[in-house]
Amino acid sequence: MEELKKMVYLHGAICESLRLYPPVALQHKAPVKPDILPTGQPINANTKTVLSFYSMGRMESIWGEDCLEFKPGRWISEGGGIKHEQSFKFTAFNAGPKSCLGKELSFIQMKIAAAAIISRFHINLIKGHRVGNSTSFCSNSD
Ligand code: HEM
Repeated sequence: MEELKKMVYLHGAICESLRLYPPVALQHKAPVKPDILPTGQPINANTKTVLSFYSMGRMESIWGEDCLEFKPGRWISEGGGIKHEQSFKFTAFNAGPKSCLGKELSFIQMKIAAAAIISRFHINLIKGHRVGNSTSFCSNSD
């Protein structure tokens, strides 16, 4: 566990992967009674609001001009430690009372899996191979 905490760059690489390719790409919520959204927009009971975590992870207004670039360094503080972003900005695990209960555990699992693979195999990119995701709403050609 202590070793995992020192893997700052790997932490950044995982956060970048989750920012650009969130496993839960879309989410929806509906109020049980009429409510008002933070924008001031009234919303009726049982009206679904769709949240696109996929889009939010790629918005220039949220992540800056380099929002489409894979940059693990954006998660590293000036002092070389992990830079934490608030969950309403980094939404892969959602935010607020219904956010993911397994967030911390999932980081431990992902770091263990990555460390086990990286320490045992030499990994090379196949030239020209495009890495993409495949979900219900976007294709591999992304
Ligand atoms: C990369 C890995 C993971 C991602 C991206 C992820 C993402 C999410 C998201 C977006 C939600 C919110 C769903 C909603 O708004 O209704 C959620 C909920 C939840 N997650 Fe995860 N999750 C991950 C791993 C895990 C793991 C490993 C566990 C358990 C060990 C876990 C347990 C839960 C539970 C229990 C909830 C429901 C929380 C509630 O409804 O109050 N997740 N997760």
